[in-house]
Amino acid sequence: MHTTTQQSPSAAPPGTAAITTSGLARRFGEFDAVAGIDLEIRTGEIYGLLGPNGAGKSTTVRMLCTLLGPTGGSATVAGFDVTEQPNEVRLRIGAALQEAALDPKQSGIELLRLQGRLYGLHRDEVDRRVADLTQMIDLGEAIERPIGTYSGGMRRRLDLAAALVHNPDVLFLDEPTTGLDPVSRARVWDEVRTLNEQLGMTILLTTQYLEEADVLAHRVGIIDGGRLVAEGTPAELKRQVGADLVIARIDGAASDAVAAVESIDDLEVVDATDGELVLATTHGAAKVGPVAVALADAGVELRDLTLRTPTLDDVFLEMTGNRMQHDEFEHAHDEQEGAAR
Ligand SMILES: Nc1ncnc2c1ncn2[C@@H]1O[C@H](COP(=O)(O)OP(=O)(O)OP(=O)(O)O)[C@@H](O)[C@H]1O
Repeated sequence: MHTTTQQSPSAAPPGTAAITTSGLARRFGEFDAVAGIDLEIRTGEIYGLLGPNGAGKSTTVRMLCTLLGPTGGSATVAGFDVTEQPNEVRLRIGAALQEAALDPKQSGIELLRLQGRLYGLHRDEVDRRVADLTQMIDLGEAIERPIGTYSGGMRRRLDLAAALVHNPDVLFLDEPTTGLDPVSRARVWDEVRTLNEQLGMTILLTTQYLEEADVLAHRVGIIDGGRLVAEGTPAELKRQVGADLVIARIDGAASDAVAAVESIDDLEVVDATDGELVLATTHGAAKVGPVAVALADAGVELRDLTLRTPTLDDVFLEMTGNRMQHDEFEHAHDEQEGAAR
């Protein structure tokens, strides 16, 4: 995409923290939606806040965007305190949040122009930014049509462009691809990567999709029940779960198979039942061959041999005892909705 010469107001130098939180908390009535979160997100980083429905992701983002006051702890965004200096924060952030209310009668281009004027950009600056952004989101002539005619994916991309009109230092994306088809999702991912790589924009995105956090985020924070339960690069998090798993499906007694693989280094038998042997190792790819040879030498008939690396879902399971996908409907607190705004 094209960039403009517009400078953000006093951008933070690279390497400094773009977002910090210390014990950040939000209580609704008696319910702790966010129960003390510590974050340090570096300038230029894509940080993924991953968690199931109701984990506290949106509440965290709304506090960082100055839309909701914390009930505990503190936070800075682009070097300014969200409670003490909300106007300074707002000038430097862009946000595409879940509840984006787009006027269906307005055209895409009108929305972008209005957004530019709201941020006080000069008319020629607005025109330049809008031209760059419409090229980036590539809606074609639909950009002139009423938003009411847009698909979900088109609205989401327009919303992303609207968040970028004033060239923010820090971009917040709350579940940017929820409900999108795979093609639209991939387009949003490309746009997020481009913004980060070409403009060095810091991006905090929330997601319920393990794959999204895995492919997009430099670092991931796993959030559950309002708490950060794990944090690291996707690779680090997966390593925390431990080993690669080599799974051998066999015909015959497990005891023979266990005896056959016993002498192989760096291999731990996790589970052995008749028919299946589950082996843990730090370097799964290097063990597939030796396992196959050892089983064949011992006369154990091998039906298939698979290698599975841990996923972020395995990390979530290890940290919380639940699989993410199964948590979806367990966090309904609607009765408290609006109780203590
Ligand atoms: N205004 C409110 N009043 C009462 N409870 C609220 C309010 N806003 C959020 N909550 C509750 O706080 C918890 C965290 O909500 P939040 O929206 O931050 O979760 P989330 O991780 O973003 O989930 P989702 O993926 O559904 O957006 C939920 O249990 C939610 O019901």
